[in-house]
Amino acid sequence: METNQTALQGLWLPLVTPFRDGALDEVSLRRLVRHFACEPVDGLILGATTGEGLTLEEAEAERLIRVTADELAAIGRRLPLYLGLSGSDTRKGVKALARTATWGADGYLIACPYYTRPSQQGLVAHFEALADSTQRPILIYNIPYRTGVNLGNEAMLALAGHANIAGVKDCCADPAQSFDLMRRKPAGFAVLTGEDAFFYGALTQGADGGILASAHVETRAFVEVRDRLARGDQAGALSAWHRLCDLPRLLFAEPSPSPIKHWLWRAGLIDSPEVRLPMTPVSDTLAARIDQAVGAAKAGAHRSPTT
Ligand SMILES: O=C(O)C1=N[C@H](C(=O)O)C[C@H](O)C1
Repeated sequence: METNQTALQGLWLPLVTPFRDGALDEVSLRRLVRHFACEPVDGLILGATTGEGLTLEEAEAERLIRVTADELAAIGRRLPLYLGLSGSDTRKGVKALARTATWGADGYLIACPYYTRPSQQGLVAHFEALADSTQRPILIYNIPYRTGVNLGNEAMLALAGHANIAGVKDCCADPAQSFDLMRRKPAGFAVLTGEDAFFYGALTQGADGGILASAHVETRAFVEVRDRLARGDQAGALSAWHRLCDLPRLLFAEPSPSPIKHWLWRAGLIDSPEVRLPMTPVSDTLAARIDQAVGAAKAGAHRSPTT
């Protein structure tokens, strides 16, 4: 087995899954993919939290990957595509990896098993079994406030030694744990933050990038923060971040991805803001705030640089 793949880095987008009248909306999906293929993103994650992966039928998830890959190929853009796969049964996870192997995903984003709260030893054995069963890289998704279990740094660093474990999407919600991991992570093991509001702070502490739902909006501004920091322009990065940091608050004011879908709908990128239950549409109050922000963004885009 080869050792760790090329390290993941940069800005990854956990793409929303457009729905219309209860079904996967392939027209909107193709439009979204064409739009983001022209943006400086480093990879796409399909069927993750933002992509409402837990509500997708297997045939829909396959279609999601295939249509996205097809659209990217049609416009000649090569972008890594990861598929969100989660569950709490190791054996079922191994079978899901086998069933999805030919779909065209370049790797997987896999959350810690939720609800059952296994030990650290159990978590390590779970991810080792998954990683042993696939040729593709796995990005661990550590998000204790959703799964009910925290993969600690000792267990994480043990898993980092596995050739197929490429990194972590870090949402551990404990800055001390995140910073300690960023300090100790081995070469080739990526730490990508999944906390939109923490993007600037994570990069300054050594994160390799972020997987940020908010980057559906103002994609280039998120990239600017990272590029400025990479060039050593800390003051410029901080002022770019200060212009941006209210956006995640707006887009996470109600359960995600409803606010993001509402924004993308109003911006004309998807044909419906539909989400699947148990997610519900945004409230009228938040819809009005988003509509106003979309209007302001459009007005800003149309203004000439001198006005
Ligand atoms: O889609 C994801 O994966 C993301 N998950 C985070 C979450 O679970 O809250 C947020 C992040 O912006 C994207």
